[in-house]
This record gives sequence, structure tokens and C-alpha cells, in this order.
Amino acid sequence: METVTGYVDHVIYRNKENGYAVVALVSEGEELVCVGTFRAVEAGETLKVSGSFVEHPLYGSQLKVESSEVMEPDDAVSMERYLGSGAIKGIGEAMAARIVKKFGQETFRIIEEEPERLAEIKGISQRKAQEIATQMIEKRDMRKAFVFLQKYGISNTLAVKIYHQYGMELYGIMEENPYRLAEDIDGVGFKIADEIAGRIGIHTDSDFRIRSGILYVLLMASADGHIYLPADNLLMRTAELLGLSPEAIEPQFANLAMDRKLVIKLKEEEKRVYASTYYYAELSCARMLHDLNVTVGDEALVTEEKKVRELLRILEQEQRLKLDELQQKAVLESVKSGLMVLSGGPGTGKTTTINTIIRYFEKEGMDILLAAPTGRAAKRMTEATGYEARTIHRLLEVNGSVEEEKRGQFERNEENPLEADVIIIDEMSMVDIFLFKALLCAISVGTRLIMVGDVDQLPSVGPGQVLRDLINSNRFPVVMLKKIFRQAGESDIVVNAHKINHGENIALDNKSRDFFFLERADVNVIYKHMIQLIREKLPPYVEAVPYDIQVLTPMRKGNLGVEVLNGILQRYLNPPSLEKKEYASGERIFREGDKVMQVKNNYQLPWEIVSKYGITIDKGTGVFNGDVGVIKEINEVAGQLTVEYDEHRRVDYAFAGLEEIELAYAITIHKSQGSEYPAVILPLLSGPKMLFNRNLLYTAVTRARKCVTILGSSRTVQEMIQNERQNKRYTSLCDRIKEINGTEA
Ligand SMILES: Nc1ncnc2c1ncn2[C@@H]1O[C@H](COP(=O)(O)OP(=O)(O)OP(=O)(O)O)[C@@H](O)[C@H]1O
Repeated sequence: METVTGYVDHVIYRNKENGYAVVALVSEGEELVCVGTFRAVEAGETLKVSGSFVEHPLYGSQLKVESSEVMEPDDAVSMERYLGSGAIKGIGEAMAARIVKKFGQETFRIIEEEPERLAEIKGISQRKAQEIATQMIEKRDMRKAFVFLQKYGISNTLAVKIYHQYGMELYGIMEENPYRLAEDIDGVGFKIADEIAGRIGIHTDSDFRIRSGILYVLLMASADGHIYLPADNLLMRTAELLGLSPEAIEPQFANLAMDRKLVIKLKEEEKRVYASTYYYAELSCARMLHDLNVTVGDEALVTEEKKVRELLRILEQEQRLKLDELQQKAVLESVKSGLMVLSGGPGTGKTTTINTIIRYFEKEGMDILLAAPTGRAAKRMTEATGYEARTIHRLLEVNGSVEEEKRGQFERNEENPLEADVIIIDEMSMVDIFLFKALLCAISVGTRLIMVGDVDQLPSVGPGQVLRDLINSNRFPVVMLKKIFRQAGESDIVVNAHKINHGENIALDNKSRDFFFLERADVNVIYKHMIQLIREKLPPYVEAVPYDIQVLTPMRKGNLGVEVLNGILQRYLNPPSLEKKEYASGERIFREGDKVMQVKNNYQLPWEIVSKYGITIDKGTGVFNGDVGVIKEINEVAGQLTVEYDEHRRVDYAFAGLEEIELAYAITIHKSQGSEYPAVILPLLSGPKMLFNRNLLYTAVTRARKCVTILGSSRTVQEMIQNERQNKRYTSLCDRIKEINGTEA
């Protein structure tokens, strides 16, 4: 083991994430390359390193560092070098020389203790002297903090965040209540904080640990869609997490409520516990809904209704169709009310009604905005209405510079509301409570909000069940379309979807022209049929290409889960060949020609449309969760692959950013929400009851426009239809609405 002390001439390479760096160290006039993990090392610093010398085949002798320590420069030369290295803003080499010439060995002490004396040097004002002192002290403090945090195995990246968040208070916080990290610092959850606390030696029954555990359990519950948890349930889960008795935990409910971290509400016999933000999200939605729910006055209503009916007749003539009673009611309500919910299953005429509503308001010269929760749903809305529809995030002008998960980052809000007379939102079942709140914040009273969706689709991925709660509250105008306009002979998909929804078994006798079933128990046989269907049978039948045929499956894992299916389908539908480049990213292989899906919203990702002559025709930013495209090119040299999405939008992904895409030959039913495909293949053998329910089957079947093929067990299909068990969501928007609106509307 060798120990060398020297100054850092420059940092050759640094990985910010794990602290690995290659550093050029100068010791006794000789340059030495040091390789290893360093704490925030910077040029100009004096470093003491220990390690062993190794021979690198290309770069020669290097010191492989095992431990390193930043030293306070203690002689005039190293002080001058440190000050002049650029580490302290506002001091260059010449200035550093002047300072050290004046104060010699005392330089650092004077800067920290009597900084005003720096102003004795020409070119340094009092203000600048103070700034230099602040920087010096900050750097020293930060170094100390890093050494301290290192003791608890905290990574560099996290150490920087902790230091910036708490400054010098970090010592107290770390030693007393490291659980605060979980609340204050992005990327630290209960688990990490608990690990740190364990190392520090905090007792497992500490109040801080219990409180943090309670909040963590509520956060985990929100990932399953819950807004609150019944107190008993929360107690049980927290006790299990912490390995403590429920009696030890319960007293902390009241303490957290006092700190305004929790809200506790009694509903009949049930005690409900909310994380405050969730409670207030529901409450403010209820308030804003109340304010938006204005109705045209009684007298105006009579003339208004006459006028609407007249205009409706003209519109019906223009569109050559007659709206049924409920559809007409929907148009009337949308004119009369500030708020309206339009719901109904597939083929019940929702789109036709929206189109009439749009034409109505258009004739009145009103400004209309359309939006949906996902890119694909917005695209479908655009196609169905002939009007531009955007994602809700785009509508609200999401601030691209901020992480999507962070709330409250929309440019459109109370202060800067959307400028429109009418806003129509489709696929409302996918909107969670936070997105809904953001949307309502951006709508001013007087603007009509029309919310359209099928309440029987799977609920939103995020917490809440907004559409269901809105309808159940019974306080707003709701029109539920019932009649199926697409006829049985025309579409068994629609008929079967409605049967599934009503819990009626469906005929799996293959007498249909668009709903097929193959009874198979062997997964290998199912794979074989799947490939045949995609490659040969379905494309001519539904007039599409194999790329448009979508395999949907309930699960990610297992023989019929997304991961295995994608591997198999890739092998057969896009096999390896010399002409196609490929890239292995972890366990996954991406190949030119592969069908892939973007799996998170990324508003900054640039796209480009290029003509066949290579000229850029259009460009912009933003690729959305659920967007599906094809890998056009893999470029090893540039370290990136190019995906082409709809409308020939090309997007480059650095190999390091590939966690944003997945193969998409098969996708989960959850991911397919809001999308439609010409043909859907549904492998269903068996699976957990929680997942294999009516709702899921209904959502899958309603994704298909022309053809559904189920491969697997008819028993499973019928069991799913009978399995009403939807994962119950603990939500209470409905109660908040009722509290604010009083007696029934
Ligand atoms: N009042 C009506 N009279 C006759 N046909 C109608 C009427 N309303 C809708 N239709 C027809 O019924 C079919 C389904 O209607 P539409 O697409 O509006 O339903 P939807 O609820 O939006 O269905 P999906 O959710 O499946 O898209 C369409 O072909 C449409 O032209």
C-alpha cells in the first residue's frame, strides 16, 4: 500500500453517479494518474491517497486508490494553487498569487476569520471579499459533510442533495431523525432512510421511525390507487412493515395529524386516515367542481332549450342522423350546465354526441378545446372529431424543465386559466385525482367542462377513481348512454363487451365474424397460433399489417406475460439477420425493425420529421407514455438508436436512455387503455383472481376495432366475467362533493 500527497492538477474523468474518477495528481513535481472512487474531488485541492500501483496496458502505471482524503492546503504554494484553480469563483491565478503574497501561511485563516482584510488587496472590494469567504467556508463545510455522510454509506449524489437541503443542520438531523430525508429529499424513501437509521443506531420503536413508516404505508397504498386507508388497515400494514405492535403505532396518528401531515376523518363507524395532500386534493376538486357547476337561470332556460332544439334539428340534418333521446339530452345539458359527464360503453354513440356538441358550440362561435389523458387517446379523439385534441398535460402547458411526477408545474393554472368557452375531455376514466385537480385549477367559472368516458374501463393508474366518484355523487348532470347503435350482426365485439360488462357469459362458438376463440391449454401451441395469426391470418382479414395487430395480456411475468411473449414474438416476427443491427441493453435485445413502446411521458425528448432527401420538414419535443414506433436504425458509433413514431416522427435514444422504451409486440392490458387496434389477440390461461376480473377483460375486448381472438381457456374467460372483484379503491371525492353541495341536485 502506497500513500501519496499531492495537488489535483485536473480531473480526467468523473462519473457523477458513483463517484468513480480518474484524477491527475501532482506530487513532488511528478504527475501521477489515480483511479478510484473519490468524494467530490476538484482541481486545485490537496489530496492524500492510498492504494497500490497497477500497470494499465494502454496508459501505463496508475495508482488504484483505496482511500482518499482531501487535506486543507497548509503551505503557501498549495494555498495559491487551490485559490487559483478556479475552485473559488472570482479568483484567477494572478489574484491568487497576490493574496498569498500578502498573507502567506495565514491566507486561509484570514479568509475565513477576517475576510474584510482581503479588501486590502488591490482589485478586491469589501463585497467580493465577503463572497470569497462565503465560498471558502461553504466548500470546507461541504467537504466535512461528505466525510460525515460517507460513514453511513451515503452515495455522492445523495450527499450533495442532503447538504443542499439541510446545510450545517444535517448533523443534527442525521443523528436524531434521518427519516426526515424520506420527506424532504427526492429519491430517498422510507427504506433508504430506515437503512441509514439502522446504521446510526436509532431504536426501532423511535417515534420518528413510526411516523415515517405510517406515511410510507399511505404512499404505497396510493400506488394501488387509494386516497386514504381505514385506520385499522393502516395500523396493520404499518405494524407489519416496522415489526412493531399496533398499540405502539396508533398514538402517532394524532401526532402526525397535529403536524398536519395526516387528516383523520370519521365516516359513520369508519376512521379514515389520509396523507394531507391527498385529502386536500379531493377537497379542492370538490370545491372547484361546485364553482364550475353553474346552470343557466330558469327563464333563460326555456328560450335556451327551444333554441338548442332548433339548432339540433339543423345539425341532425347536416349530419344525416337522428340523435336518440339521451344523446339529445346530453347536448342540452352541455349547453345548460357548466359541468357535464357523458358516459357509456362501446358503440353507444359517445363520439357521435361529442361531434354534435362540438358542431353546436362552433355554430355559436365559441372557442372549444379538446384533450385526453394519453397521446394515443388524443390522437384517436382528433381522428374521430376532426378537431385537434391534445394530451391534458400539453393542454395545461406542462413545464418541460420539471420532472413529470412533480405536481403543480403547469403553466396553465388559477392565475393563467385556459382561454376557452368549452373544454371536452375524453377517456376520463384514466384521469387521476392530481391531474384532475390541475385541470380544474386551469378552468375559470363560465367555461364549460364536458367529461366523457366509460366508467367500466379500468380506473386510472394514479390514485383516485374520479369519473366513478363524479357519477356516484349524483350532484352533477350525468348522461349515461345505454343504447348500442352498432348492430349485433355488425359487431360481436360490441355486443360481447356489453355482455361482459353485465356479467353475462358470452358465446365462444366461433360463429361470429369478429370475435374468435381457440381452446388451448399448452402455451407452446398458443405461441404458435399467435405467430400464425399475426403473420398470416389476421392482416388480410382486418386489412392491416402485422405491426398493427396487438397482443394484449394481463401480466408482465409468466409464460404468457409481456416479457416472455415479447422475446418469442421478436424472434419470429423480427428474427436476427445480417442486415439488421442489434443492441443488447441488459437482458433485452433491441433490433432494427422491432416494434417498441415509450413507457413514460418525456416532454423534452426531441423528434424530427425528415424528408426522403434528408431535409428536416418539422421538429418538436415530446414522446408520450404508450406511443408505439419502430426501430429504424441502431448506430453503435453514436451510441444511439432511432425510433420512428406516427407521422414519421424520428426520435434518437442514447443507449443509456433505453429504459424509456420496451418491446411492444405484446403489452399489458393496463398499458392499452385509451388505445384502439384493428385486431387484438388475447392469450388467457390462468392467473391471480385479483387481476383476472371482469373489468380487465372488458377493457381488453373494447380495444379492438375489427377483430378479437382469445387463445386459451374458455373457463378462465367465463370466470373473469363472473369475477366482479375490482380492486376496491379507498377514495372519497364523492363524499367531499356531497358535503359541499348539500342536498341532491
Ligand atoms: N343516433 C344515432 N343514430 C344512428 N346511428 C348512430 C347514432 N349514434 C351513433 N350511431 C352510430 O353508432 C356507431 C357507434 O357510435 P359512436 O362511435 O359515436 O359510439 P362510441 O360510444 O363513441 O363508441 P366507441 O367508444 O366504441 O368509439 C357509429 O357507427 C355511429 O355512426
